[in-house]
Amino acid sequence: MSTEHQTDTPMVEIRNVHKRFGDLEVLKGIDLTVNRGKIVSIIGPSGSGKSTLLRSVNHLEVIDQGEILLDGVRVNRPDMNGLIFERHINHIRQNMGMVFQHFNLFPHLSTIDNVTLGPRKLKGMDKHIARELGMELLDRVGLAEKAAVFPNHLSGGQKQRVAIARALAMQPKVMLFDEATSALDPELVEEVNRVMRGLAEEHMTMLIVTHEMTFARDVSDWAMFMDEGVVVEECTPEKLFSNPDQERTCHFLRKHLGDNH
Ligand SMILES: Nc1ncnc2c1ncn2[C@@H]1O[C@H](COP(=O)(O)OP(=O)(O)OP(=O)(O)O)[C@@H](O)[C@H]1O
Repeated sequence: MSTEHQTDTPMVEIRNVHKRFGDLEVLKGIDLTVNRGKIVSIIGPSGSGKSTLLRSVNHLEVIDQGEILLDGVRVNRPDMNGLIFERHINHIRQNMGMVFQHFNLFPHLSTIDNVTLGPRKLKGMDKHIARELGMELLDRVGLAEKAAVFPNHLSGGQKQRVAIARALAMQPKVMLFDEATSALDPELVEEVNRVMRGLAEEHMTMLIVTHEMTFARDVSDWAMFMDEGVVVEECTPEKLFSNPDQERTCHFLRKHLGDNH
């Protein structure tokens, strides 16, 4: 790892993480550290375990072995159960904003209500303060004028920007993006990437799973290439994209660089 990467404080630490689905071992001992304010991209072929890893970070997948820490606090706690664990994981999740490929907005709620629901229900934020915060965030993603609109009247790119605003409304310590632009028409990708770039400029800590190689190269401080559940290579994106050490990485990048751009 680069010196700069190491000297920062870890925000997300993934240590020797294993995960299997039945006979299929999807994660075979993954280690990764995302330092505060850094952007790390996870790239790799389909089925290599990228989404499973990201989902494990906020315990949407339960890992079999290893540990994951958020800002020094252990996420997986096999020693806890029932209500105690539920409270623990809810607290952890409040500090992680997750953006999925398929938006997952509540169709029966307006844009502003989608954004303010979390702070109101989970953090007990006053309705007016939540609305103020929600409007500020909608403005930040360029959608203030859509506050009263329902999700089915928004384009895919707009829905994804609302999803980002909704995640930010919890004022998370880290944002997790799982192929946030994969479901979008090509002409809508840039508006979402622009919002993500804005977050990067504000030093939001981000862990990004993406198939967009150019975006990963441009926005990340660190890039990790995964294949078949193992980390093949991790380094600065400049190094990974210009001079990958591994044949598997080379082959993948040759195939994908230049795609969809
Ligand atoms: N809930 C599940 N049950 C069983 N198998 C699963 C489950 N989730 C994922 N898998 C399998 O685990 C492997 C890794 O899946 P994962 O979605 O993590 O890969 P990925 O690298 O994100 O792929 P893609 O780029 O296509 O999204 C795949 O073989 C997938 O079929």
